[in-house]
Amino acid sequence: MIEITNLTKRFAQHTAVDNLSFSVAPGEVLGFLGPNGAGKSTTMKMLTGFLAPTSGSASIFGFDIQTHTLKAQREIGYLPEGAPCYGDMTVRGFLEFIAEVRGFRGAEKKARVARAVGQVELDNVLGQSIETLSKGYKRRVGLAQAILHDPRVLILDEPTDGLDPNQKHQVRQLIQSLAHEKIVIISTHILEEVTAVCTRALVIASGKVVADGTPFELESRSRYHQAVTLVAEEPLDMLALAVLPGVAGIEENAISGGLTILAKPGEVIFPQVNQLIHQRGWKVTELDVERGRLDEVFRRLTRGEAA
Ligand SMILES: Nc1ncnc2c1ncn2[C@@H]1O[C@H](COP(=O)(O)OP(=O)(O)OP(=O)(O)O)[C@@H](O)[C@H]1O
Repeated sequence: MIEITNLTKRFAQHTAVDNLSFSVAPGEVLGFLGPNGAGKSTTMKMLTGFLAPTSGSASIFGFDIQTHTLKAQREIGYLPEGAPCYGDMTVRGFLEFIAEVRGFRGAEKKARVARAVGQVELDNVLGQSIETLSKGYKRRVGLAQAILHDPRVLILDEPTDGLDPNQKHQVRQLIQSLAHEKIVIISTHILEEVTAVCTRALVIASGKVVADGTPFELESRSRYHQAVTLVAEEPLDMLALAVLPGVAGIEENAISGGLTILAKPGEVIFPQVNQLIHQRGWKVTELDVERGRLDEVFRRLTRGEAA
């Protein structure tokens, strides 16, 4: 269990993290979301013992990160933002060095490095110096050092930053495969990542929690939740659609030439819309019900509007 209680960080006059409290249980993959400067990295640095809080506390499986730092850190694998330091080291040299710092020697050290290298697929760059690697491979080296000691907690600051779509997919699959029975906290700007891997999303803005729920719950707060989008071969009777029970409004999409029919909160409008399409004999080429748009909910939450 991770317990964060009233965690606060002030830099001079600026409060980067403002009285944050939440807990995370094993099995949860928590997406930590927020716009630039929201306080995500600062929170992660405090959680991992790299930065002292101004006030408040964080404990990892009962070990307070301030008073039992080493015991708490033993439970954590941390991928900081950016690339690993020690750019002139080879991948193998760096990972063996980290394994030693983690207390592994001899055969155990070799086995740990080999396992992590296999998990993030680094075999073909083992002899290369880190500074000569592509951004994606640097990220993988960072991930390998984070999982080397098979920690119960993984804290990953923008794990797929700079990766191409294939690498993003691979890293997300890796996170999912590692997540079993672990606590994973991922900071990200990429909202599709939240729906792809997270069981819970925590949104912060100006250092404060503004939403905490499953990705589905957040999507349900979107004005597009239960909206019906359709593309038809002919112009449709907008008024007939607009007066259907439960319809909140209609938006036209200039690019696709389609319509989005919005549902009032808590209403399901697909049956009525579908019935009207059949009654009128409209030739509809696309018809979808939306779950909601996380990007729109995120924008409203982090700009201080009610969502
Ligand atoms: N060492 C520092 N000294 C002064 N201010 C800092 C320091 N570190 C962070 N800040 C400020 O604290 C705030 C939060 O920064 P933080 O890096 O935690 O945000 P973030 O949510 O991780 O942003 P991003 O998504 O851009 O990485 C920002 O206003 C930042 O400028």
